[in-house]
Parts: sequence; C-alpha cells; structure tokens
Amino acid sequence: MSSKQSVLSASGIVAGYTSRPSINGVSVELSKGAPALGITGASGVGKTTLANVLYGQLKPAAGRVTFDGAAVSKLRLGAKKRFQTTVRKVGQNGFFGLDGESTVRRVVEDDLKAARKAGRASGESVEQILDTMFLEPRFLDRRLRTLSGGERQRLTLALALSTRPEILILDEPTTALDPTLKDKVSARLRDLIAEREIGLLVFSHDLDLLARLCAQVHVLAEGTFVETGTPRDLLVSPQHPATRDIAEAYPEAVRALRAVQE
Ligand SMILES: Nc1ncnc2c1ncn2[C@@H]1O[C@H](COP(=O)(O)OP(=O)(O)OP(=O)(O)O)[C@@H](O)[C@H]1O
Repeated sequence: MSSKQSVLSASGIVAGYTSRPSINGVSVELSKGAPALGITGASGVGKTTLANVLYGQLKPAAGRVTFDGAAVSKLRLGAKKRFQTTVRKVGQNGFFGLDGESTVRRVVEDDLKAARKAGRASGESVEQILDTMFLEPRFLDRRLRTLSGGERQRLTLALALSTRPEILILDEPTTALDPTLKDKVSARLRDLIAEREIGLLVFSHDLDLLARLCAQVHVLAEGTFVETGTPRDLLVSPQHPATRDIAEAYPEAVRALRAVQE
C-alpha cells in the first residue's frame, strides 16, 4: 500500500452542459484523514456535475483536477488503476458501467481483484464486504438487474469500500433507503470513515444526512459556494436564502438540534 496520503484537488472549476455553466469557479480539496466535507444545494444546481468533474467523468470548461499533482484526465495504466481504487465515487444511478446480468458475487470479486492488483487488498471475504452495508449472503447469486433501488445503493457503497479507498465521493448515497436503513448505513459509514481515515465528500440535498456525516458543508447556488458552515449552523441559523430553503425542508432536524442547544 502506498505510504503517501493521496490528495484530490479541484481548482477554479467551470463546468456544465450549456453556455451558462452550473459550476462557475469552484475549488475543493480532499485528502485522507481530512474532516468530512458536504456539498448541498437545490435540485438541478450542479452537485452531480461537480461530482463527475472531480472523478474525471466530465471535462470542465476551465480549471484543473489533479490527483497527487497529476491531471486526472491524463492518468493512464497503473496510475489510472491506482486512482480508480484509491478514490471511489458512488453515483446516484447505481451501477454505472456494470452489466445488469452480472451476479453480486462476480462484481464484488472483480473489485477485490482490482484492489489486490493495486496493492489495496484488505483480506476481507466477499461476504464480509457485503456485510459492511447489511447485505446478507443470500444476495451473492442474485443478478444486479434484480436488486431493488435500496439494495443497489448498499451494494455500490460496499463495492466502493471494498478497495479501501483513501478518498470517497458520495452523490446522494441514501435516497433509496428507508429511514431505518438510512440510520444504519449512515452510522456504519461514519464509523468506517473515522476508523479508516477516509477523506469523505458527500453531495446531498439532505442536510440531515450531512449533519450525521460531515464536519463542514458548502452550499452551492448560482454556480458557487454561497455559504459554508457546520451542518448545525446551516440548519439552525442559515444566512443565505438558498441555505434557508434547504434548511426549511428539515424542521425535525432543526428542532432536534435546537433542543440539544437549550
Ligand atoms: N447530460 C446532460 N445534458 C444536458 N444537461 C444536463 C445533463 N446532466 C445534467 N444536466 C443539467 O445540468 C444542471 C445540473 O445538473 P446536476 O445533475 O449536476 O444537478 P444536481 O444538483 O445534482 O441535481 P439533483 O439534486 O436533482 O440530482 C441541471 O440543469 C441539469 O438539467
């Protein structure tokens, strides 16, 4: 395993799908052991766009994304494999790039093989990987296309964790989970992130989820970060109108935080 701590850095990012970019001059840095960061914003504001830029899946119109100093878009061969196992992204759409006919066992084995090749093997079994996200061994021979949305979401999280990433980017990771599973999954993620010192970035409109996972949150609106604070600050005393709109969606979380304060 590499002894040096990886750094994923994006600076001056301008990106989007039209002449009016969704992201307009944003910078983010992630590294192993750094406090967990959240990025929130209204639907359609550009969270997934920025996540895709950070993971090298979308070329920005301006700005630079680097992994340990090298441009992410130019990584090839061994360097690319190292990036793909050291930095993992879980997207909203579940199995991006995976064959729906593959079995759960097969995709976990493939990721464990990639982890071994990149020197990131954890020694965990396929069953142990599934268990990190509360998936029982009965799922092993199921085809991906037969899994429910919540099962897919948990499997993609388990796969991402299987290569022992140093940096983890999650884009709306719990939208398909019921409240009980959201509690269990977010608590497990919080523990694993702390234990393994994973540099975490979570994109979500769900401030309640961000309050469970992140130390600091940026609010994305009009292409830039309009406000930054702890999840508690943003929920209890939002300053920018965009933050107020998001906080209003979580009255229960606000009440719970106020009760703790009093
Ligand atoms: N492939 C695409 N082609 C054209 N426009 C796109 C494409 N993907 C996203 N967009 C547009 O870019 C803007 C930002 O989308 P993005 O998915 O980044 O937002 P988001 O903040 O992640 O939204 P949500 O919270 O609803 O998932 C939106 O207006 C969206 O319609």
